[in-house]
Amino acid sequence: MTANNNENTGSQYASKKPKTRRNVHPFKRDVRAKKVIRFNATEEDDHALYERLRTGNTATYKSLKSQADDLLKVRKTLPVFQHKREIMTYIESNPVTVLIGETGSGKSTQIPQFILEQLYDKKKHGSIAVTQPRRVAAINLATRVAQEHGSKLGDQVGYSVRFDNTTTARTRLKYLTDGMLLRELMMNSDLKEYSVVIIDEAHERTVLTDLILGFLKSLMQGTRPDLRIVVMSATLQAEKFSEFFDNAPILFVEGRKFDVTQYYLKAPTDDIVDAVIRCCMQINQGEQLGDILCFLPGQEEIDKAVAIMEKIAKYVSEESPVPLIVPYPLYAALPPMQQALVFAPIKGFKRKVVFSTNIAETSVTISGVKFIVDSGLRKVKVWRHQLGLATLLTVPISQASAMQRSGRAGRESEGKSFRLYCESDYLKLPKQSEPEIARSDVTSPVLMLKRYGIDDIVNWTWFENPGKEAIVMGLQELYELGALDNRGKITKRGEQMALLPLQPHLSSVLIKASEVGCLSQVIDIISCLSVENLLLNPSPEERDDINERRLSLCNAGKRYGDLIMLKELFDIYFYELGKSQDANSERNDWCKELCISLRGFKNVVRVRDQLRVYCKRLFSSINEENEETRKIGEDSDEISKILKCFLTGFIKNTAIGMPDRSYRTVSTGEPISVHPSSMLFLNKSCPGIMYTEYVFTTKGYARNVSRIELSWLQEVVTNGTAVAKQKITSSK
Ligand SMILES: Nc1ncnc2c1ncn2[C@@H]1O[C@H](COP(=O)(O)OP(=O)(O)OP(=O)(O)O)[C@@H](O)[C@H]1O
Repeated sequence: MTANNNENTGSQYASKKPKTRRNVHPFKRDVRAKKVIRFNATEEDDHALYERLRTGNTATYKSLKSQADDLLKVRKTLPVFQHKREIMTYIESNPVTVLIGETGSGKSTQIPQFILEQLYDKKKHGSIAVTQPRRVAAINLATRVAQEHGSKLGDQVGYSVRFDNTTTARTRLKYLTDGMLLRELMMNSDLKEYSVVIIDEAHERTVLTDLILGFLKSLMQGTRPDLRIVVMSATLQAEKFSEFFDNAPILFVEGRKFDVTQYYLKAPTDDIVDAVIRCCMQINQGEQLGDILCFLPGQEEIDKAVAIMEKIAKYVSEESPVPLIVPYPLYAALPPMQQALVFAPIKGFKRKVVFSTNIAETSVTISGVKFIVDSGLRKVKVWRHQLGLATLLTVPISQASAMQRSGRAGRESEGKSFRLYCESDYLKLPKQSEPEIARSDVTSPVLMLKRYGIDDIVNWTWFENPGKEAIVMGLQELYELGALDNRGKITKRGEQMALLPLQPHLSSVLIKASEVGCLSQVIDIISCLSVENLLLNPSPEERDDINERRLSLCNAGKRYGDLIMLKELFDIYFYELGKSQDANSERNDWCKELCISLRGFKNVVRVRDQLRVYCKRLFSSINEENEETRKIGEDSDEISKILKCFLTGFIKNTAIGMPDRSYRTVSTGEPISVHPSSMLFLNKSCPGIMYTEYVFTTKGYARNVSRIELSWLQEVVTNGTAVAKQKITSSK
C-alpha cells in the first residue's frame, strides 16, 4: 500500500476489484415445485411506515420522529426496501418463505419492520420474533431498528438476550438470541405470543438455530399451523432450508449498496497478530479517514493486538501527521458495556480500530467502518464424544465467512477489505463452515427435546441429525446427571435443569445446592464462572506480586482452589467493599491492585441477581439468610458441602493424584496438568482434583481447579456414581 489516499497500489497486496454488478444472478430456478424469484426492478416507495410513525410514540415524539425521518431516507435506498411489496406478498401467502440477500441488502433491519407494519395495518395480533445467533447482533439490530422505527428501545422494538431483556408488554418486534427463543419454547411450547418468527443468519448453522428450525417445523405440523416463518440467509445455499420446509419458495434479493474492493497477500504470513498490526498501520498512513475492523481468531490474539497497538499508536502519530489510532477489543466475554463502546462514534482526527472475533461477522454494523482486515482464522470448540471433552482449535474460515467479514465494510460508503492470505488459498477454503451440530456436545439440545416431550430423539425432525453416537452420549450424560430416569424419561430434576439459563452441568450443581442448603454461596460462584475473564492475566512483570496479593486474601482458596477463591473475592467485593460510603472508588482501586476486571464483577452481580430470580421461581425458597451466613468462611464442612455440589455436575471432570504428583483423569486415565492460572498450580498435595474447564494446547490442562477428597467421589449421589466408583477402585 502507498500513501496515496484512495488507491491501494502497494506491492504486498494484490487487488481484486469487484466486477460490475449483474442483474441476472447465477442462482438457478429449480424445476421441482420451488420458486426462485429474482428482484431487479425498482418499485415506488411506500409511505405507510412514514404515516404510521406520525401517529406513533408521542412522549419524545419530535426527536424520535425526526431521527426516524432522516433514517427513512437511508432505508429507502436499501435493495430490500425497493422490493417491499413483492416480498410481503410472498411472506403473506406462504407459511414459510426463505429469503436470501447479500450482506448489507437490508434483510435484518427492514424485513421485520415490513411485517410489523403489516400487523399494524391489518390490525392483527401477535408479535414478531427475530432470532440472531449472537447477542451483540441482537442488541445492535434492536437499537438501530428502534431508531428507524421512531420509538424508544423497549417500546415497540426491543431485545432479549441471556441476562438482559429490554422488552415490555408493548413490544411487538423482538430481536432475541436463538437460545432465548428456545427458552421461551420450553416455557410456552406453542410460542403463542408470536404470529411470525424470523430466523436470521440461518446459514451460520449454529446448533441452536438448527434446533429452532426443527421445533418450528413440528409446531407448524402440530398446534401452530397459522405460524408464519421467514428463514433469512446471506448465502445461496438455501435449497436445504426450502426442502426442509416442503419446498418453500426462495426469494433472492440482489445487490447491496456499496462495493467493497478485496486485497489479498501475495505471500502467506505466519505471525497473524503482527500482520494485522502492520496492515492497520499501513491503512492509517495510506488511506482516507475511516475506521478499521480486524478479525482475529480469539481473545488471546485480540488482547495481544490491543496491547501492541496501544503502545505504538501514540508514538506513530507524534512522528507523522496521521490519525491517532484508538484500539478496541470486541469478543463475547467482554462485559456488555465495554462491547457497547465499540459502537460509539469517535470524534477528532482519530481512527477507531476494532479487533474482533467472529462475533462481529454477521448482522452487525459498526458505523464508520470502511476497512476490514481479515486474518482468515477463527476458533472453534470441537467436542470429542468418546472423551466427553471440548477442545478449542484455531481453523481457517469458510468463503462464506470471508464474504460476511468483508461485508462489514461498505455499509455506509464504499469499502476495502484486506485479506491476510493469498487469493489461491481463499479459493481452497470450503464454501460454507460445517454445521456446528456436527462437532458439538448435544447434551443441552437433547435435554430441551426431552423437556419438550420428545421421546424418540434419534428420529426427531432434526434439521441436521447429529448422529446416533452423539445423541446416545448426550442421553447417557443426562442420565448420569439425574435428568433422565432409566427409561429415558425426564425427571423432575431434569425439568428444572431445562428451565435454568445454564448448561446442564451447572444447572445440576445449582439444584443440588438448593437441596443441601448452600444455594446462595453456589449462585455466587456460578455467577463468577459465567463471566469470562473476571480475573485478568497480569503482565509477566507483575505476575508474582499479584498472585501473592490474591493468595494473601484467599485463605480457603489457597487450600481448596479456584471455586472457593472466587467466592472469597466475591465476598470482599460485594459485602465488604460495598458497605463503605465510597464503595465505587474503593472497589475500583481494589480491582486494579488485584488485576481483576471491575466491569467483570459488575456483570457477576447482574448475573447473580438474575439467577436468584430464576431460583426463587424454581425452588420454593431461596434461603434469605443474613449476610454473614452467605459469606464463605474457612469452615471445612461448609466448603466440602459446596464442592460436593459441584462434583454432582462435574464428576467426569475429575482426576486423581498419582504418587509422582501428576494427575490422571478418572474417566479415561489420561494425564492432565493443573493450569498455571490456578490457585492450585503449585499445590502438589491434593488427593484429587475437580475442574470445570479443560483446555488442550501442548498438553491437557485443567482450569478452575478445586481440591477434592477421593471419598467424595463415592459419596456423590448421581446415576453415574457406579462408574466413578469402579474407576477409582481400579486406579488405586
Ligand atoms: N447500527 C447501525 N448503524 C448504522 N447503520 C446501520 C446500522 N444497522 C444497519 N445500518 C444500515 O442498514 C444497512 C442494512 O443493514 P442490515 O443489517 O439490515 O443488512 P443485512 O442485509 O441484514 O446484512 P447482514 O446480514 O450483512 O447484516 C447497513 O448496510 C447500514 O447501511
